[in-house]
Amino acid sequence: MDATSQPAVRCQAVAKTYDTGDSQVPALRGVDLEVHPGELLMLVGPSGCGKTTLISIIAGILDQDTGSCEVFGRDFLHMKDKEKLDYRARNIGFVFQAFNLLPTLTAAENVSVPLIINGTPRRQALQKAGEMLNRVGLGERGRSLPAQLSGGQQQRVAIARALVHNPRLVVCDEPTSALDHETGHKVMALMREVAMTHDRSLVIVTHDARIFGFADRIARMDDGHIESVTTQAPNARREDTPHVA
Ligand SMILES: Nc1ncnc2c1ncn2[C@@H]1O[C@H](COP(=O)(O)OP(=O)(O)OP(=O)(O)O)[C@@H](O)[C@H]1O
Repeated sequence: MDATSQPAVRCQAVAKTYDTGDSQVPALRGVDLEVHPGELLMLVGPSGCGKTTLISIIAGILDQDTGSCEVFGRDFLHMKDKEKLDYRARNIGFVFQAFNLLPTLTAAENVSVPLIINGTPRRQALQKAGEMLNRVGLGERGRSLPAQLSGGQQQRVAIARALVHNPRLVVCDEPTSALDHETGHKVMALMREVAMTHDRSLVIVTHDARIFGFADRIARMDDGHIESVTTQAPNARREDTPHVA
């Protein structure tokens, strides 16, 4: 298989059980899923069905117990810590459900972190961070600390941070949960535009039916499995996507 036909993500029989000490909580019971280059896949399903666990494994934040999960042909399970950090920093942008902004850094400094990890000089990183904040409508708030921003603004900072280093794969946990309808649509349009050029891919966990129209495919999960994957017809897709300059 050549690089262009290789899936961005390929999960095969991925299983994960949490050990809480008193009990074993099965979260994933054998997940098979592929994400193609250039597609936006949404992952939906009831609370507790395993969505966050699955995307954490895809993003290399959590190890699966069994099965394989390859991102651009590589499984994090077989990498040493340093290699894993480098691979993740170069290839993946992640938006956490709880945003996970560093509280003592300004918005611009938070957004610059992936660039600095990848070796971009600080000044240049801050300039790019400022440009990305502009694109999510927060150009004026670069010097604010997270605590000085609303929940929706913090979420947009987290999205800017996930996109700033132009990763090949962007993985997002509920990226529009704190945003109003219009801002949510603008942010989704930006994510499509930024993350999907040159065969980039997005995986988005969401309960937000208002953004389903942005998906190429929707994978429905239940009880640790993928129940179904549906492809959205192009004419049903993004019909309410606002124009983004
Ligand atoms: N750190 C953990 N320790 C123990 N159990 C956990 C842990 N994280 C998740 N679980 C359990 O694993 C299962 C899957 O959780 P997960 O967070 O992946 O689901 P989810 O579909 O993302 O839920 P939600 O939509 O509510 O965010 C649930 O039963 C959850 O209680």
